Amino acid sequence: MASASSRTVVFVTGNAKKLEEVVQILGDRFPCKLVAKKIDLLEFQGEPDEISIYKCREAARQVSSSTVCIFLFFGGHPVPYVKWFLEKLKPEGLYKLLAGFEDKSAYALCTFAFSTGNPEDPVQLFKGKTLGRIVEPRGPRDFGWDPCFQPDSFDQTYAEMPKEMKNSISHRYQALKKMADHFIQQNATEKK
Ligand SMILES: O=P(O)(O)OP(=O)(O)OP(=O)(O)OC[C@H]1O[C@@H](n2cnc3c(O)ncnc32)[C@H](O)[C@@H]1O
Ligand SMILES: [Mg+2]
Repeated sequence: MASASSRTVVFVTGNAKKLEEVVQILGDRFPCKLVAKKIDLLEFQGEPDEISIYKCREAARQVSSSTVCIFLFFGGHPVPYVKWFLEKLKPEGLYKLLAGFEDKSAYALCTFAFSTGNPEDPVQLFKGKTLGRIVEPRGPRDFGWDPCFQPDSFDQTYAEMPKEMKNSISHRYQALKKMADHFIQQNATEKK
């Protein structure tokens, strides 16, 4: 098997904003070559871990290479369809959906699912979670539900924050840190 530093990992996403954040967060910290690829994978119902593993296996089958897929779940329950809710309802609609609920607490969850490309190997999951609440949308509209997610202990929504601030506390940052640490450690072990 190639050493981690010479390995190419395919990052499966069709979302340019996710990719932008991943590149900003990782900087030169990630010891593998990351190549982005857009694959339209069907959405499955289930718990976040199940969905991540299933979609990662499917993506790995299609690209037949080491694969990282990321998926995001939103709110107290996994919402694999949040993308379509957002397209139809916009951030305002997402906020209004919760109008009848006093409790507006939510969390943003990012899961990176990694497959070595060998169907016999288990899919590894690296997860990051940021607690917060759903607020009336504030800030720029260029990335999904950022305008209506306000992380706990902050008075700005993700959208209002400078990008570096979101990238230093976000669900994506926390998941990526775990994934990068894993590969760095693996690299160090292989070098011994
Ligand atoms: O190809 P993939 O990676 O699946 O990209 P996608 O755009 O389809 O993304 P998801 O399936 O994860 O759908 C989640 C929705 O949440 C949005 N989203 C994901 N990460 C976000 C973040 O950090 N802040 C705001 N919105 C986000 C994204 O734009 C989608 O509308
Ligand atoms: Mg998607």
